[in-house]
Amino acid sequence: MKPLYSVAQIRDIETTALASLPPGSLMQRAGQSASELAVKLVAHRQSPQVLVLAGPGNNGGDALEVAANLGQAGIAVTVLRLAGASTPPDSARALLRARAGGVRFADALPADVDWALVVDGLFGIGLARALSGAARALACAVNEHDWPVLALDVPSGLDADTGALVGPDGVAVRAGHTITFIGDKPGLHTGQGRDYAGAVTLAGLGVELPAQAPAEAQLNEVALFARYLHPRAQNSHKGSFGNVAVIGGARGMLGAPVLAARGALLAGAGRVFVATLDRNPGLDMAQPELMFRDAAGYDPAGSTLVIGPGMGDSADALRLLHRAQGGAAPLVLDADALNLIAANPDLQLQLAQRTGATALTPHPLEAARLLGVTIAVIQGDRMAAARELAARLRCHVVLKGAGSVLARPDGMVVINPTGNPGLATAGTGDVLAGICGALLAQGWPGWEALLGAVWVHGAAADRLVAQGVGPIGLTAGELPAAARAVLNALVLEIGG
Ligand SMILES: NC(=O)C1=CN([C@@H]2O[C@H](COP(=O)(O)OP(=O)(O)OC[C@H]3O[C@@H](n4cnc5c(N)ncnc54)[C@H](O)[C@@H]3O)[C@@H](O)[C@H]2O)[C@@H](O)CC1
Ligand SMILES: [K+]
Repeated sequence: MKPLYSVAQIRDIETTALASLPPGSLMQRAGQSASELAVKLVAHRQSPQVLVLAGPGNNGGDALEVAANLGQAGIAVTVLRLAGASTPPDSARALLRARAGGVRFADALPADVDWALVVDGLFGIGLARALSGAARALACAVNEHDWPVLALDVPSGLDADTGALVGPDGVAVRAGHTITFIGDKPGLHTGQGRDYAGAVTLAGLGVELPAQAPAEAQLNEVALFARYLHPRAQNSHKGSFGNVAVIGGARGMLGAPVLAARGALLAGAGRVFVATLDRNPGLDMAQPELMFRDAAGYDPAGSTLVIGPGMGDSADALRLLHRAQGGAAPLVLDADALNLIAANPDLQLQLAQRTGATALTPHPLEAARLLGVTIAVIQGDRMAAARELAARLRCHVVLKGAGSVLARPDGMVVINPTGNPGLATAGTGDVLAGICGALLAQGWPGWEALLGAVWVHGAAADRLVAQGVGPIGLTAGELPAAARAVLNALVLEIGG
Protein backbone atom coordinates (compact mmCIF):
# COMPACT_ATOMS: atom_id res chain seq x y z
CA MET A 1 0.00 0.00 0.00
CA LYS A 2 1.16 3.54 -0.77
CA PRO A 3 -0.64 5.61 1.88
CA LEU A 4 -1.16 9.36 1.64
CA TYR A 5 -1.53 11.34 4.86
CA SER A 6 -3.24 14.64 5.49
CA VAL A 7 -1.27 17.44 7.14
CA ALA A 8 -3.26 16.89 10.35
CA GLN A 9 -2.35 13.20 10.35
CA ILE A 10 1.34 13.97 9.73
CA ARG A 11 1.29 16.45 12.62
CA ASP A 12 -0.15 13.77 14.93
CA ILE A 13 2.39 11.17 13.81
CA GLU A 14 5.20 13.70 14.15
CA THR A 15 4.13 14.73 17.66
CA THR A 16 4.13 11.13 18.83
CA ALA A 17 7.54 10.49 17.25
CA LEU A 18 9.10 13.68 18.65
CA ALA A 19 8.10 12.72 22.19
CA SER A 20 10.44 9.74 22.18
CA LEU A 21 13.37 11.26 20.28
CA PRO A 22 16.18 13.59 21.27
CA PRO A 23 15.52 17.21 20.16
CA GLY A 24 16.45 17.98 16.59
CA SER A 25 16.86 14.38 15.52
CA LEU A 26 13.95 14.31 13.04
CA MET A 27 15.17 17.50 11.43
CA GLN A 28 18.68 16.06 11.20
CA ARG A 29 17.30 12.92 9.54
CA ALA A 30 15.29 15.07 7.13
CA GLY A 31 18.41 17.09 6.34
CA GLN A 32 20.45 13.93 5.91
CA SER A 33 18.03 12.29 3.43
CA ALA A 34 17.55 15.49 1.49
CA SER A 35 21.27 16.26 1.22
CA GLU A 36 21.96 12.71 -0.01
CA LEU A 37 19.41 13.28 -2.79
CA ALA A 38 20.82 16.76 -3.48
CA VAL A 39 24.33 15.32 -3.88
CA LYS A 40 22.99 12.83 -6.44
CA LEU A 41 21.17 15.59 -8.32
CA VAL A 42 24.36 17.67 -8.73
CA ALA A 43 26.75 14.74 -9.24
CA HIS A 44 27.00 15.32 -13.00
CA ARG A 45 28.12 18.96 -12.58
CA GLN A 46 31.68 20.25 -12.28
CA SER A 47 32.03 22.49 -9.18
CA PRO A 48 28.30 22.77 -8.61
CA GLN A 49 26.87 25.79 -6.78
CA VAL A 50 23.77 25.15 -4.71
CA LEU A 51 21.29 27.76 -3.53
CA VAL A 52 19.33 26.91 -0.38
CA LEU A 53 16.18 28.90 0.38
CA ALA A 54 15.39 28.69 4.09
CA GLY A 55 12.07 29.95 5.47
CA PRO A 56 11.17 31.01 9.00
CA GLY A 57 9.87 27.69 10.35
CA ASN A 58 10.99 24.09 10.60
CA ASN A 59 10.96 23.65 6.82
CA GLY A 60 13.65 26.32 6.85
CA GLY A 61 15.39 24.26 9.55
CA ASP A 62 15.46 21.26 7.23
CA ALA A 63 16.97 23.52 4.58
CA LEU A 64 19.69 24.72 6.96
CA GLU A 65 20.53 21.09 7.80
CA VAL A 66 20.87 20.42 4.07
CA ALA A 67 23.11 23.47 3.68
CA ALA A 68 25.33 22.39 6.59
CA ASN A 69 25.65 18.86 5.17
CA LEU A 70 26.44 20.05 1.66
CA GLY A 71 28.95 22.55 3.01
CA GLN A 72 30.64 19.77 4.98
CA ALA A 73 30.79 17.69 1.82
CA GLY A 74 32.72 20.50 0.13
CA ILE A 75 29.92 21.70 -2.13
CA ALA A 76 29.61 25.47 -2.62
CA VAL A 77 26.39 26.44 -0.84
CA THR A 78 24.69 29.79 -0.55
CA VAL A 79 21.81 30.20 1.91
CA LEU A 80 19.13 32.81 1.40
CA ARG A 81 17.17 33.03 4.61
CA LEU A 82 13.75 34.57 5.19
CA ALA A 83 13.77 34.90 8.94
CA GLY A 84 10.51 35.26 10.85
CA ALA A 85 9.75 36.97 14.15
CA SER A 86 11.12 33.95 15.99
CA THR A 87 12.99 30.80 15.00
CA PRO A 88 11.77 27.43 16.31
CA PRO A 89 14.38 25.66 18.50
CA ASP A 90 15.28 22.86 16.05
CA SER A 91 15.77 25.40 13.27
CA ALA A 92 17.89 27.58 15.53
CA ARG A 93 20.18 24.61 16.12
CA ALA A 94 20.34 23.94 12.39
CA LEU A 95 21.20 27.59 11.81
CA LEU A 96 24.16 27.32 14.19
CA ARG A 97 25.35 24.21 12.34
CA ALA A 98 25.11 25.94 8.97
CA ARG A 99 26.94 29.01 10.31
CA ALA A 100 29.69 26.82 11.72
CA GLY A 101 30.52 25.10 8.42
CA GLY A 102 31.55 26.47 5.04
CA VAL A 103 28.18 27.94 4.06
CA ARG A 104 27.75 31.39 2.58
CA PHE A 105 24.78 33.53 3.61
CA ALA A 106 23.31 36.03 1.17
CA ASP A 107 20.72 38.79 1.74
CA ALA A 108 19.31 38.76 -1.77
CA LEU A 109 19.23 36.38 -4.71
CA PRO A 110 22.79 36.51 -6.08
CA ALA A 111 22.73 37.62 -9.70
CA ASP A 112 24.25 35.71 -12.59
CA VAL A 113 24.87 32.39 -10.89
CA ASP A 114 23.88 29.27 -12.80
CA TRP A 115 22.72 27.20 -9.84
CA ALA A 116 23.22 23.48 -10.22
CA LEU A 117 20.38 23.07 -7.73
CA VAL A 118 17.97 25.23 -5.77
CA VAL A 119 16.77 23.66 -2.51
CA ASP A 120 13.33 24.99 -1.62
CA GLY A 121 12.94 25.08 2.15
CA LEU A 122 10.76 28.19 2.38
CA PHE A 123 7.57 26.59 3.69
CA GLY A 124 6.33 23.07 4.24
CA ILE A 125 3.14 21.88 5.86
CA GLY A 126 3.07 24.98 8.06
CA LEU A 127 2.16 27.28 5.17
CA ALA A 128 -0.76 29.29 6.48
CA ARG A 129 -1.55 31.71 3.67
CA ALA A 130 -0.54 32.62 0.12
CA LEU A 131 3.10 33.46 -0.51
CA SER A 132 3.59 37.22 -0.41
CA GLY A 133 6.37 39.77 -0.31
CA ALA A 134 9.91 38.42 -0.42
CA ALA A 135 8.82 34.75 -0.47
CA ARG A 136 6.56 35.33 -3.44
CA ALA A 137 9.25 37.26 -5.30
CA LEU A 138 11.74 34.45 -4.66
CA ALA A 139 9.35 31.75 -5.85
CA CYS A 140 8.64 33.74 -9.02
CA ALA A 141 12.36 34.37 -9.63
CA VAL A 142 13.18 30.65 -9.24
CA ASN A 143 10.34 29.66 -11.55
CA GLU A 144 11.58 32.06 -14.24
CA HIS A 145 14.85 30.18 -14.53
CA ASP A 146 15.39 26.59 -15.51
CA TRP A 147 17.50 25.74 -12.48
CA PRO A 148 16.77 22.26 -11.14
CA VAL A 149 14.74 22.56 -7.94
CA LEU A 150 14.51 20.13 -5.03
CA ALA A 151 11.57 20.94 -2.74
CA LEU A 152 11.76 19.90 0.90
CA ASP A 153 8.58 18.18 2.10
CA VAL A 154 6.23 20.22 -0.14
CA PRO A 155 6.91 22.80 -2.87
CA SER A 156 6.46 26.12 -1.07
CA GLY A 157 3.06 27.59 -1.87
CA LEU A 158 1.33 24.28 -2.59
CA ASP A 159 -1.36 22.93 -0.27
CA ALA A 160 -0.19 19.44 0.72
CA ASP A 161 -3.76 18.33 1.42
CA THR A 162 -5.44 19.41 -1.81
CA GLY A 163 -2.84 19.91 -4.52
CA ALA A 164 -4.11 23.46 -5.07
CA LEU A 165 -1.95 26.60 -4.82
CA VAL A 166 -2.64 28.42 -1.56
CA GLY A 167 -4.47 31.70 -2.06
CA PRO A 168 -6.74 33.00 -4.80
CA ASP A 169 -3.77 34.40 -6.72
CA GLY A 170 -1.30 31.90 -5.30
CA VAL A 171 2.18 31.10 -6.53
CA ALA A 172 4.37 28.15 -5.60
CA VAL A 173 7.89 27.01 -6.27
CA ARG A 174 7.92 24.65 -9.24
CA ALA A 175 10.19 21.72 -8.38
CA GLY A 176 11.55 18.88 -10.48
CA HIS A 177 11.93 16.75 -7.34
CA THR A 178 10.25 16.78 -3.97
CA ILE A 179 11.55 14.82 -1.01
CA THR A 180 8.65 14.50 1.37
CA PHE A 181 9.06 13.59 5.03
CA ILE A 182 7.47 11.01 7.35
CA GLY A 183 4.57 10.13 5.01
CA ASP A 184 3.55 10.90 1.43
CA LYS A 185 0.85 13.55 0.96
CA PRO A 186 -2.13 13.69 -1.42
CA GLY A 187 -1.52 17.24 -2.63
CA LEU A 188 1.74 16.16 -4.28
CA HIS A 189 -0.16 13.82 -6.61
CA THR A 190 -3.28 15.58 -7.83
CA GLY A 191 -4.36 18.92 -9.30
CA GLN A 192 -1.45 21.36 -9.53
CA GLY A 193 0.60 19.07 -7.31
CA ARG A 194 1.92 16.92 -10.11
CA ASP A 195 3.34 19.91 -11.97
CA TYR A 196 4.79 21.61 -8.89
CA ALA A 197 6.17 18.60 -7.01
CA GLY A 198 7.76 16.75 -9.92
CA ALA A 199 9.17 13.33 -8.98
CA VAL A 200 8.29 12.55 -5.36
CA THR A 201 10.67 10.70 -3.03
CA LEU A 202 9.47 9.62 0.40
CA ALA A 203 11.89 9.82 3.34
CA GLY A 204 10.19 8.13 6.29
CA LEU A 205 12.80 9.43 8.79
CA GLY A 206 12.47 6.18 10.71
CA VAL A 207 9.07 7.27 12.02
CA GLU A 208 6.56 4.50 12.47
CA LEU A 209 3.26 5.07 10.68
CA PRO A 210 0.11 4.08 12.54
CA ALA A 211 -0.84 0.55 11.53
CA GLN A 212 -4.46 0.88 12.61
CA ALA A 213 -5.48 4.42 11.74
CA PRO A 214 -6.48 4.64 8.08
CA ALA A 215 -4.54 7.03 5.88
CA GLU A 216 -6.44 9.90 4.28
CA ALA A 217 -6.00 8.27 0.87
CA GLN A 218 -3.64 6.05 -1.08
CA LEU A 219 -1.99 5.93 -4.47
CA ASN A 220 -3.41 3.61 -7.10
CA GLU A 221 -1.13 0.68 -7.90
CA VAL A 222 -1.47 -2.67 -9.67
CA ALA A 223 -1.54 -4.50 -6.34
CA LEU A 224 -5.00 -3.02 -5.67
CA PHE A 225 -6.56 -4.89 -8.62
CA ALA A 226 -3.98 -7.58 -9.41
CA ARG A 227 -6.16 -10.46 -8.23
CA TYR A 228 -8.51 -9.91 -11.17
CA LEU A 229 -5.75 -10.06 -13.80
CA HIS A 230 -6.36 -13.67 -14.81
CA PRO A 231 -4.71 -15.49 -17.68
CA ARG A 232 -7.46 -16.74 -19.98
CA ALA A 233 -8.44 -20.39 -19.88
CA GLN A 234 -7.84 -22.35 -23.11
CA ASN A 235 -11.46 -23.40 -23.09
CA SER A 236 -12.80 -19.85 -23.53
CA HIS A 237 -15.40 -18.47 -25.94
CA LYS A 238 -16.68 -14.97 -26.59
CA GLY A 239 -19.46 -15.51 -24.08
CA SER A 240 -16.83 -15.98 -21.38
CA PHE A 241 -15.86 -12.32 -21.41
CA GLY A 242 -19.19 -10.58 -21.26
CA ASN A 243 -21.08 -8.10 -23.38
CA VAL A 244 -20.72 -4.34 -23.30
CA ALA A 245 -23.40 -2.09 -24.74
CA VAL A 246 -22.44 1.54 -25.25
CA ILE A 247 -25.52 3.74 -25.35
CA GLY A 248 -25.10 7.21 -26.81
CA GLY A 249 -24.39 8.78 -30.17
CA ALA A 250 -27.09 11.29 -30.99
CA ARG A 251 -27.11 12.55 -34.57
CA GLY A 252 -23.66 13.90 -35.47
CA MET A 253 -22.16 12.54 -32.23
CA LEU A 254 -21.23 9.00 -33.21
CA GLY A 255 -17.49 9.35 -32.60
CA ALA A 256 -17.83 9.31 -28.83
CA PRO A 257 -19.66 5.96 -28.45
CA VAL A 258 -17.42 4.40 -31.10
CA LEU A 259 -14.32 5.39 -29.09
CA ALA A 260 -15.89 3.94 -25.94
CA ALA A 261 -16.79 0.77 -27.81
CA ARG A 262 -13.28 0.36 -29.22
CA GLY A 263 -11.93 0.89 -25.71
CA ALA A 264 -14.23 -1.88 -24.46
CA LEU A 265 -13.41 -4.27 -27.31
CA LEU A 266 -9.63 -3.94 -26.99
CA ALA A 267 -9.84 -4.22 -23.20
CA GLY A 268 -11.22 -7.68 -23.71
CA ALA A 269 -15.02 -7.60 -23.73
CA GLY A 270 -16.42 -10.62 -25.59
CA ARG A 271 -19.00 -8.70 -27.62
CA VAL A 272 -19.48 -4.96 -27.93
CA PHE A 273 -22.67 -3.26 -29.10
CA VAL A 274 -23.12 0.41 -29.95
CA ALA A 275 -26.74 1.41 -29.41
CA THR A 276 -27.17 4.86 -30.93
CA LEU A 277 -29.87 7.49 -30.60
CA ASP A 278 -29.15 8.37 -34.21
CA ARG A 279 -31.72 6.28 -36.02
CA ASN A 280 -29.27 5.32 -38.75
CA PRO A 281 -26.75 3.22 -36.90
CA GLY A 282 -23.74 2.73 -39.09
CA LEU A 283 -20.72 0.49 -39.15
CA ASP A 284 -17.22 1.16 -37.92
CA MET A 285 -15.20 0.08 -40.95
CA ALA A 286 -11.97 0.28 -38.96
CA GLN A 287 -13.49 -1.91 -36.24
CA PRO A 288 -16.12 -4.07 -37.94
CA GLU A 289 -16.42 -6.26 -34.83
CA LEU A 290 -18.58 -3.58 -33.23
CA MET A 291 -22.31 -4.29 -33.61
CA PHE A 292 -24.49 -1.25 -34.18
CA ARG A 293 -28.10 -1.07 -33.02
CA ASP A 294 -30.87 1.52 -32.87
CA ALA A 295 -31.07 2.42 -29.17
CA ALA A 296 -34.84 2.95 -29.34
CA GLY A 297 -35.65 -0.70 -30.01
CA TYR A 298 -32.58 -2.27 -28.44
CA ASP A 299 -32.83 -4.50 -25.38
CA PRO A 300 -29.46 -4.41 -23.60
CA ALA A 301 -30.32 -7.26 -21.23
CA GLY A 302 -27.25 -9.24 -20.23
CA SER A 303 -24.82 -6.45 -21.09
CA THR A 304 -22.73 -4.13 -18.97
CA LEU A 305 -23.83 -0.65 -19.95
CA VAL A 306 -21.70 2.35 -20.77
CA ILE A 307 -24.11 5.20 -21.17
CA GLY A 308 -23.63 8.84 -22.08
CA PRO A 309 -20.94 9.33 -24.75
CA GLY A 310 -22.35 11.69 -27.38
CA MET A 311 -25.87 11.00 -26.09
CA GLY A 312 -27.15 14.59 -25.94
CA ASP A 313 -29.94 15.72 -23.64
CA SER A 314 -33.06 14.80 -25.62
CA ALA A 315 -36.19 13.22 -24.13
CA ASP A 316 -35.04 9.92 -25.69
CA ALA A 317 -31.70 10.24 -23.91
CA LEU A 318 -33.46 10.87 -20.60
CA ARG A 319 -35.72 7.86 -21.09
CA LEU A 320 -32.81 5.55 -21.97
CA LEU A 321 -30.84 6.73 -18.95
CA HIS A 322 -33.81 6.21 -16.65
CA ARG A 323 -34.22 2.67 -17.97
CA ALA A 324 -30.51 1.89 -17.65
CA GLN A 325 -30.36 3.13 -14.08
CA GLY A 326 -33.50 1.15 -13.23
CA GLY A 327 -31.87 -2.15 -14.24
CA ALA A 328 -29.41 -4.18 -12.21
CA ALA A 329 -26.66 -4.43 -14.87
CA PRO A 330 -23.26 -2.92 -14.06
CA LEU A 331 -23.28 0.64 -15.30
CA VAL A 332 -20.69 3.23 -16.34
CA LEU A 333 -22.14 6.74 -16.49
CA ASP A 334 -20.20 9.26 -18.53
CA ALA A 335 -20.48 12.56 -20.39
CA ASP A 336 -24.10 13.53 -21.27
CA ALA A 337 -25.48 10.98 -18.81
CA LEU A 338 -23.75 12.97 -16.06
CA ASN A 339 -25.20 16.25 -17.31
CA LEU A 340 -28.71 14.74 -17.36
CA ILE A 341 -28.22 13.44 -13.81
CA ALA A 342 -27.01 16.89 -12.70
CA ALA A 343 -30.20 18.45 -14.06
CA ASN A 344 -32.65 15.81 -12.75
CA PRO A 345 -33.10 15.18 -9.01
CA ASP A 346 -35.22 12.10 -9.87
CA LEU A 347 -32.27 10.52 -11.64
CA GLN A 348 -30.05 11.32 -8.66
CA LEU A 349 -32.47 9.60 -6.33
CA GLN A 350 -32.75 6.59 -8.62
CA LEU A 351 -28.96 6.39 -8.83
CA ALA A 352 -28.50 6.49 -5.06
CA GLN A 353 -30.94 3.57 -4.74
CA ARG A 354 -29.30 1.31 -7.33
CA THR A 355 -27.89 -1.99 -6.22
CA GLY A 356 -25.74 -2.94 -9.25
CA ALA A 357 -22.15 -1.70 -9.65
CA THR A 358 -22.18 1.93 -10.76
CA ALA A 359 -19.20 4.02 -11.86
CA LEU A 360 -19.39 7.75 -12.51
CA THR A 361 -16.57 9.24 -14.58
CA PRO A 362 -16.90 13.05 -14.46
CA HIS A 363 -14.29 15.57 -15.51
CA PRO A 364 -14.13 18.69 -13.33
CA LEU A 365 -16.87 20.57 -15.23
CA GLU A 366 -19.26 17.61 -15.03
CA ALA A 367 -18.44 17.22 -11.34
CA ALA A 368 -19.14 20.92 -10.82
CA ARG A 369 -22.56 20.54 -12.45
CA LEU A 370 -23.33 17.44 -10.37
CA LEU A 371 -22.47 19.21 -7.11
CA GLY A 372 -23.89 22.59 -8.15
CA VAL A 373 -20.59 24.43 -7.59
CA THR A 374 -17.92 26.06 -9.75
CA ILE A 375 -14.97 24.25 -11.34
CA ALA A 376 -12.71 26.32 -9.04
CA VAL A 377 -14.39 24.74 -6.02
CA ILE A 378 -13.91 21.25 -7.46
CA GLN A 379 -10.25 21.87 -8.31
CA GLY A 380 -9.68 23.62 -4.97
CA ASP A 381 -10.17 20.27 -3.23
CA ARG A 382 -10.46 17.39 -5.68
CA MET A 383 -10.49 14.71 -3.00
CA ALA A 384 -13.32 16.38 -1.12
CA ALA A 385 -15.32 16.76 -4.35
CA ALA A 386 -14.90 13.11 -5.37
CA ARG A 387 -15.75 11.96 -1.87
CA GLU A 388 -18.85 14.13 -1.73
CA LEU A 389 -20.09 12.85 -5.11
CA ALA A 390 -19.55 9.21 -4.14
CA ALA A 391 -21.36 9.71 -0.84
CA ARG A 392 -24.30 11.66 -2.31
CA LEU A 393 -24.93 9.39 -5.28
CA ARG A 394 -23.79 6.21 -3.57
CA CYS A 395 -21.57 5.04 -6.40
CA HIS A 396 -17.94 4.76 -7.37
CA VAL A 397 -16.55 7.99 -8.77
CA VAL A 398 -13.47 8.98 -10.68
CA LEU A 399 -12.87 12.70 -10.88
CA LYS A 400 -10.67 12.94 -13.97
CA GLY A 401 -7.80 15.38 -14.57
CA ALA A 402 -4.13 15.41 -13.53
CA GLY A 403 -3.99 12.87 -10.71
CA SER A 404 -7.48 11.40 -11.16
CA VAL A 405 -9.22 10.92 -7.82
CA LEU A 406 -11.27 7.78 -7.22
CA ALA A 407 -13.76 7.70 -4.36
CA ARG A 408 -16.14 5.20 -2.81
CA PRO A 409 -19.29 5.90 -0.82
CA ASP A 410 -17.55 4.73 2.37
CA GLY A 411 -15.05 7.60 2.05
CA MET A 412 -12.10 5.59 0.67
CA VAL A 413 -10.07 7.71 -1.77
CA VAL A 414 -7.37 6.62 -4.22
CA ILE A 415 -5.26 8.95 -6.38
CA ASN A 416 -4.07 7.63 -9.71
CA PRO A 417 -0.41 8.20 -10.59
CA THR A 418 -0.42 7.08 -14.25
CA GLY A 419 -1.20 9.24 -17.28
CA ASN A 420 0.12 12.47 -18.75
CA PRO A 421 -1.06 15.64 -20.50
CA GLY A 422 -1.45 13.68 -23.75
CA LEU A 423 -4.81 12.63 -22.28
CA ALA A 424 -6.00 16.25 -22.37
CA THR A 425 -7.70 15.80 -25.72
CA ALA A 426 -11.20 15.00 -26.95
CA GLY A 427 -12.42 11.43 -26.66
CA THR A 428 -9.97 10.04 -24.11
CA GLY A 429 -12.72 9.98 -21.47
CA ASP A 430 -14.92 7.91 -23.80
CA VAL A 431 -12.13 5.34 -24.07
CA LEU A 432 -11.78 5.23 -20.28
CA ALA A 433 -15.50 4.57 -19.88
CA GLY A 434 -15.25 1.75 -22.43
CA ILE A 435 -12.28 0.13 -20.69
CA CYS A 436 -14.12 0.27 -17.39
CA GLY A 437 -17.17 -1.31 -19.03
CA ALA A 438 -15.00 -4.12 -20.41
CA LEU A 439 -13.50 -4.97 -17.02
CA LEU A 440 -16.96 -4.98 -15.43
CA ALA A 441 -18.24 -7.23 -18.23
CA GLN A 442 -15.36 -9.63 -17.52
CA GLY A 443 -16.58 -9.98 -13.97
CA TRP A 444 -14.39 -7.51 -12.10
CA PRO A 445 -16.09 -5.99 -9.04
CA GLY A 446 -17.10 -2.33 -9.46
CA TRP A 447 -14.35 -0.70 -7.41
CA GLU A 448 -11.51 -2.80 -8.80
CA ALA A 449 -12.81 -2.32 -12.35
CA LEU A 450 -12.61 1.43 -11.92
CA LEU A 451 -9.15 1.26 -10.29
CA GLY A 452 -7.91 -1.02 -13.07
CA ALA A 453 -9.46 1.00 -15.89
CA VAL A 454 -8.05 4.31 -14.67
CA TRP A 455 -4.59 2.83 -14.07
CA VAL A 456 -4.46 1.03 -17.44
CA HIS A 457 -5.82 4.06 -19.34
CA GLY A 458 -3.11 6.30 -17.83
CA ALA A 459 -0.42 3.68 -18.38
CA ALA A 460 -1.53 3.36 -22.02
CA ALA A 461 -0.95 7.10 -22.49
CA ASP A 462 2.44 6.80 -20.75
CA ARG A 463 3.37 3.94 -23.05
CA LEU A 464 2.44 5.97 -26.12
CA VAL A 465 4.49 8.95 -24.91
CA ALA A 466 7.47 6.66 -24.29
CA GLN A 467 7.12 5.60 -27.94
CA GLY A 468 7.08 9.22 -29.11
CA VAL A 469 3.31 9.19 -29.74
CA GLY A 470 2.42 12.25 -27.67
CA PRO A 471 1.92 13.99 -25.40
CA ILE A 472 1.55 16.45 -28.28
CA GLY A 473 -0.92 15.07 -30.76
CA LEU A 474 -1.79 11.87 -28.93
CA THR A 475 -5.29 10.94 -30.08
CA ALA A 476 -8.01 9.08 -28.20
CA GLY A 477 -8.21 6.54 -31.02
CA GLU A 478 -4.65 5.43 -30.28
CA LEU A 479 -5.41 4.57 -26.66
CA PRO A 480 -7.38 1.31 -27.00
CA ALA A 481 -4.52 -0.62 -28.63
CA ALA A 482 -2.04 0.77 -26.10
CA ALA A 483 -4.40 -0.17 -23.25
CA ARG A 484 -4.63 -3.68 -24.69
CA ALA A 485 -0.83 -3.94 -24.65
CA VAL A 486 -0.68 -2.70 -21.06
CA LEU A 487 -3.37 -5.16 -19.91
CA ASN A 488 -1.74 -8.15 -21.60
CA ALA A 489 1.65 -7.22 -20.17
CA LEU A 490 0.13 -6.99 -16.69
CA VAL A 491 -1.56 -10.38 -17.02
CA LEU A 492 1.71 -11.95 -18.19
CA GLU A 493 3.62 -10.33 -15.35
CA ILE A 494 1.15 -11.00 -12.56
CA GLY A 495 -1.36 -13.57 -13.55
CA GLY A 496 0.71 -15.60 -16.00
N1 LIG B 1 8.91 19.55 13.80
C1 LIG B 1 9.88 18.73 13.39
O1 LIG B 1 10.65 18.26 14.16
C2 LIG B 1 10.01 18.38 11.98
C3 LIG B 1 9.56 19.24 11.01
N2 LIG B 1 9.80 19.00 9.72
C4 LIG B 1 9.67 20.08 8.75
O2 LIG B 1 8.95 21.14 9.29
C5 LIG B 1 7.92 21.55 8.43
C6 LIG B 1 6.81 22.11 9.21
O3 LIG B 1 7.36 23.12 10.01
P1 LIG B 1 6.53 24.32 10.56
O4 LIG B 1 5.37 23.85 11.27
O5 LIG B 1 7.49 25.18 11.30
O6 LIG B 1 6.00 25.03 9.26
P2 LIG B 1 6.75 25.69 8.02
O7 LIG B 1 8.21 25.72 8.19
O8 LIG B 1 6.19 25.07 6.84
O9 LIG B 1 6.22 27.18 8.04
C7 LIG B 1 5.78 27.79 9.23
C8 LIG B 1 6.39 29.16 9.39
O10 LIG B 1 6.08 29.97 8.27
C9 LIG B 1 5.24 31.06 8.66
N3 LIG B 1 4.30 31.21 7.55
C10 LIG B 1 3.31 30.37 7.15
N4 LIG B 1 2.78 30.79 5.99
C11 LIG B 1 3.45 31.91 5.64
C12 LIG B 1 3.37 32.78 4.54
N5 LIG B 1 2.50 32.60 3.55
N6 LIG B 1 4.20 33.84 4.49
C13 LIG B 1 5.10 34.04 5.47
N7 LIG B 1 5.23 33.25 6.55
C14 LIG B 1 4.42 32.19 6.63
C15 LIG B 1 4.67 30.68 9.98
O11 LIG B 1 4.33 31.80 10.73
C16 LIG B 1 5.82 29.88 10.57
O12 LIG B 1 6.81 30.74 11.04
C17 LIG B 1 7.60 20.33 7.62
O13 LIG B 1 7.03 20.67 6.38
C18 LIG B 1 8.96 19.68 7.50
O14 LIG B 1 9.65 20.23 6.41
C19 LIG B 1 10.71 17.91 9.38
O15 LIG B 1 11.98 18.40 9.61
C20 LIG B 1 10.49 16.74 10.23
C21 LIG B 1 10.69 17.10 11.66
K1 LIG C 1 9.35 23.57 0.78
